[in-house]
Amino acid sequence: MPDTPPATAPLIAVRGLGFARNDVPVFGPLDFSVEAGEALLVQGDNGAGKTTLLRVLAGLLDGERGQVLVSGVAAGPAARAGHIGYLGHLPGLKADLSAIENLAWLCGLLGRRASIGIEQALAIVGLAGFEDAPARSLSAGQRKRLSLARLWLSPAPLWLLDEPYANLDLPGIELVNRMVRAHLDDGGGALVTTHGAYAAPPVRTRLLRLGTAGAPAPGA
Ligand SMILES: Nc1ncnc2c1ncn2[C@@H]1O[C@H](COP(=O)(O)OP(=O)(O)OP(=O)(O)O)[C@@H](O)[C@H]1O
Repeated sequence: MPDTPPATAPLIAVRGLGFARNDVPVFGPLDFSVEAGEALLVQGDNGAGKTTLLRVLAGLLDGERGQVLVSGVAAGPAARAGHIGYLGHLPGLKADLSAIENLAWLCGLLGRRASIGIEQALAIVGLAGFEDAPARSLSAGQRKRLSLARLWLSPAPLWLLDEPYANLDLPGIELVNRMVRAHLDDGGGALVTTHGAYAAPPVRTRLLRLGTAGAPAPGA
């Protein structure tokens, strides 16, 4: 019988997912899923493994244990790349390229939604007028906004957002919240790391708490 995923399969589900460095566990084993239309808040103290978890899911770190299913189908790191839009600490921009050139380059690499243009995305994140500015000349918050434009252009249904509010002013925080809400309304999902010090996006959320060294926190 063909291995047909159920129509309601979560965007991503992990079973016994773990990661270790030099045999020292960083997190896991973890079991969780993210449905279309919801966000999973990944909380934990400094060093708990939040960034590592997102980087493993994004396929940026080798050596994961356990199973990752994308829309009900087991998917290794390479197979899930096109399904995931990743917003990390490092913006992944080329310093000498302009804002527009960076987005064109990233869209060429990672694909783009047909319904939106690059200049439109720049305007949405508040960077109209900075189209030709080299990334190196942008402030940390403006670079974050440029990365948000890239995310907005991404066709990927699952967003992995590592401390998306960092470096942003209040309008930037509201921009992230609007983007996440629109993405979820459109059938997407998101994992969002936070220390709990920032407001969470005002969307349907579930909580995953990571303890120190990745162990589940007491009472989680
Ligand atoms: N490149 C690396 N090489 C070795 N160890 C690392 C590396 N990156 C992170 N670690 C270690 O892995 C553990 C988890 O780090 P991680 O960055 O995932 O935590 P975090 O929960 O995102 O922390 P923070 O809230 O400070 O951003 C920490 O003990 C950290 O020291």
